Formats: sequence, C-alpha cells, structure tokens
Amino acid sequence: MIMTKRDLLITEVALRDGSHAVNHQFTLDQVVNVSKALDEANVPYIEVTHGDGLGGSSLQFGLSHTNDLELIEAAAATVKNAKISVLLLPGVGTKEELKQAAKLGAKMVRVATHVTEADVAPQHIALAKELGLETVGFLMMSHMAPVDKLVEQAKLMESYGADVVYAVDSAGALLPHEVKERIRAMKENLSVEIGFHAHNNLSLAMANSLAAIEEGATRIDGSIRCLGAGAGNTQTEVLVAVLDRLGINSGIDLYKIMDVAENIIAPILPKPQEITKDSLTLGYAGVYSSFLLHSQRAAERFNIDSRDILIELGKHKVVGGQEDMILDVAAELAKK
Ligand SMILES: C[C@H](O)CC(=O)C(=O)O
Ligand SMILES: [Mn+2]
Repeated sequence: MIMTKRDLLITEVALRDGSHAVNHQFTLDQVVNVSKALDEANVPYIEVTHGDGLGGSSLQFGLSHTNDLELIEAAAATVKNAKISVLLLPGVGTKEELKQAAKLGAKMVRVATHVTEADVAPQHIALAKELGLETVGFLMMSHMAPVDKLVEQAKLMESYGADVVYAVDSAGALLPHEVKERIRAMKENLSVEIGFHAHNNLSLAMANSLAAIEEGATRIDGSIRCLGAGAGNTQTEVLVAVLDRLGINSGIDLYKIMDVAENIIAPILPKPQEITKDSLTLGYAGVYSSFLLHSQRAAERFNIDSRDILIELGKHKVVGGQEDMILDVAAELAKK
C-alpha cells in the first residue's frame, strides 16, 4: 500500500458522472481498465455507479449496460490503493443496495440530495456510518439556494454524521464569486471537511474549483478528459497540473494521469467532451447537467430546438428526479 501525503483529495467521477455522457453504457472491461489505470496514477478515490447513483438504472434515468453492483465489485477487486466511492440518492437507491456495495468493496458513499432536501438523508448516512464507510453529504443544484439555506442544509448533513459535505454545482451555473461565498460560509459554520463538485458548462469548472480551494475546500471532484454530464467536470489531469503549479500536492502522478486521459479515456468517448450550444445552455439556464441527452432526444422527437427545452426547464426550476418533465415541456413547446 502506497502512503501518500496529500494536501487535498480528488475524487475521480468519470466512471459515475461520465455514465450520463455515455448513456449509462459502461462495460465491465472499461470500468476495470479505467479503474486500474487511475489507481496506478495514484488517484485516491474513484467513484463507480450509474450516473444517478445506486439503483439508477431505470426507464426514467436510463438503463445501464451492466449492473452497478457488478461494476463496483470489479473496480474494488482491481484497485490496490484507491478507494471506490459510490453515489446514493435516497429514494432512488435503497439501503439494501448500499449494504451490498459496502460488502463488494466500496469504501465511501456520497449521499446526494437536492440542496434544500438534506432531511431525506439521515437514515442513509446513519447506515453508511454503521457500515464503516466514509460518508459524504452531497448537496446538488447548489446554485438554486441562497447561501444561508445551503449552510443550514450542510449543517443538517453534518448533524446526521457526514464526514464531509459538498456543495455541488450540478448545472455548472455558479460563478466564481458565488462559489467563494458558499464555500466560505460552509467553512465558517461547519467543522467537517468541505468539498466542491463543478460542471464545466460555462467553462468555469477550473476557476470555480480553485475558488473553492482558496476558501478552504479540501475535497474536489474531477473527471478525466471531462468525462462527466454536460460539458463534464473539472478536468482531472489539468487540475493535477494546475495544483502542482500552485504548490498543492494532490499526490496524483501527472504524466500517468495525462496518459490515462489520452490513451484510455479518449478512445471510449462517444465524442470529445466540449462546450456545445446545449451544454452551454445548461449552465446559462441553470439546468441539471444530466438532462442534456434526455433533452436532445426530446428535441429530436418533437422537432424543436433543444436550447428552448433547456431554457424552459430552467424557468420551471426543474430538479433531478423530474426527468419526465422534459418530455412534458417539449410537448408543450411543440404545440406553440
Ligand atoms: C445524480 C447527479 O448526477 C449527481 C451529480 O453529479 C450532480 O448533481 O452534479
Ligand atoms: Mn455531477
């Protein structure tokens, strides 16, 4: 076991957030190869789950190619040093699935709720602690709540027993000064570690992650080659290089992580991850990044502009779990 002293902990989310970008079609071989390579690059945490977390494989969110639990088991059996993380949305994943994931080798769980709904998490956090898992409260769509509300909800997560609480910019809508305000207030009011998860829809994932670090966040999510929902997350290999320039040790081997991006991730991308007109609209309108492919499919079906759907979803303040609204909104727009 390699013991690395790290100034900050990066969780690599391509094998979970990136599941949205590949329509949940990761194969067992891909998960094993990517986990092995990330582990060899000394990435501390690798998240492996359906994009919408344990139990996410469904008609509502999209069916997985391979069952979550099989992927988690294979990844856990592959890595030597990295810890496998899983995502759990109470109401989507069950406590039974969390027990199974822990049995199969997961070491961390991120219990994710909408930013104003932390109160659905206590049972899942308590179970995670009982199972001996490192436990993270993951407050999604953080741009939708004012700072004091986010802090209130973060404190609830802490009071339930979370070891770390994240502000999650699911829509990639936050601007750097808004990230700073949020992380600063969380740092001032909580005793646990603070994390930040960005999406690059407005090309701000790196700037926002650095803003979070400046305010004291010590957990940052990255997705290698930007393999995440929408335009992806903070690009891991770039983050490692930038942190190195700042004198912040992530413990990740820069050349190795660059090689994983180039030689292993790039070939499995359905298309290069870039800021397209649709992913830009996600950030601009404040829409959940995982709605991208659903909205594009609806646009095609109703022969309308996908940006109009996304703008309308933003106006409706639609949140995760309301994927069915995408078709409703598209059908309404098509009538006009
Ligand atoms: C279920 C979501 O995809 C979780 C996430 O990564 C986000 O909200 O962003
Ligand atoms: Mn995300």
